[in-house]
Amino acid sequence: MEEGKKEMGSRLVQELAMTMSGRDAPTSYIQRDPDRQINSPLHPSSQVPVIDLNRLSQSDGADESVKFRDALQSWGLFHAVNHGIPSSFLDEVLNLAREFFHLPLEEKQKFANLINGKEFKLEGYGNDIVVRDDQTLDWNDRLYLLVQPEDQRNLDVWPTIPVSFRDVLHTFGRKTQTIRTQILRAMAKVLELKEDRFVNQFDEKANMYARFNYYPHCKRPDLVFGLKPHADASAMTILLLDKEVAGLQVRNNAEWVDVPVLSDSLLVVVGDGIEIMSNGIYKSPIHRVLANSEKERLSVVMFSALDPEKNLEPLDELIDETRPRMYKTVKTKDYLADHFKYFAEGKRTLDFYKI
Ligand SMILES: O=C(O)CCC(=O)C(=O)O
Ligand SMILES: [Fe+2]
Repeated sequence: MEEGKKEMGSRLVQELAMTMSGRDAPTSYIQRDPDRQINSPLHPSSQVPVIDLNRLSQSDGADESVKFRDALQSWGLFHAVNHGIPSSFLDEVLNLAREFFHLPLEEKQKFANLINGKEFKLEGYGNDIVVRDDQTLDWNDRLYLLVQPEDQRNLDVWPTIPVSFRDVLHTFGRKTQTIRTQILRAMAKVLELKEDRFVNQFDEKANMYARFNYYPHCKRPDLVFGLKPHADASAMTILLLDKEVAGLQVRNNAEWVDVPVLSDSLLVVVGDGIEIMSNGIYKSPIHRVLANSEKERLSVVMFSALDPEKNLEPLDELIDETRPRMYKTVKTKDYLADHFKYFAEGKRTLDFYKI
């Protein structure tokens, strides 16, 4: 099996799922973590917080601000409700993503993340970028696209079928940007910073990537991960999750807690960038996705990062004697490049930047 690894990396999980015999998963996908435990506690000590964004922005929304701050500090993620995006639009985004992944392979491969069928590039359709021979792969295929800055889009890898895909992704990018701004303002406010202190870090060159994840069913969910444990290297991530199939789990107080399906909500996740800028006050959580033995699952993930040339570092106002600086300064693009390497090795990028 060993010699087949590189090749496996360029095979699509969707195909593997159809041909898998039922007894075993391909070796490159088998997770070797000896402490691997895939069940979450039946009665977790606490549950994923839900924040009403409309209440948060109101002048009498003090209770919501307390919940919001606690969610960011002790969980690093929350379900956002009353975010202003109509549910019919969110359904359209998920439906288009599903339609894309259900297209025949030859159609999808027109947008492949491979050059000449071999060399990996960042954007496009495919599965894990293979950087090491002994890398453990994730049970998912994805389409990864730069959405902002709009003038830097690589339209050659933006699907043309379904026909409304590009327009809808464009609109979804703008709408998630609005929500991002609202959340960044609230993040600054609860830390008593100038309201635009975080927002201003995201200039017109800030990057937003969309990652459409498709997790085919897997007959041996006990052997693989849909997505192995990781934290996001973005500054902030906004996710639209499958409406029916759960699978995402977050590490909280040494427990793996299920992130339940919650209709019409968006999941907001603190990325390493915000953890660094907030000097560790807001937490970038470790999370993972379990495979499902019967059902496919989808998610549409919008990663926001700073301008690749901009430095990522703790804000001066959040450093003092009681809270010394916790992270080194790093250029955003260097952090992201490191993340691709460390993710493949199952390591946490942020650990390399702690002081
Ligand atoms: O599919 C999900 O629920 C989570 C996806 C995720 O964590 C990621 O793409 O970074
Ligand atoms: Fe993630």
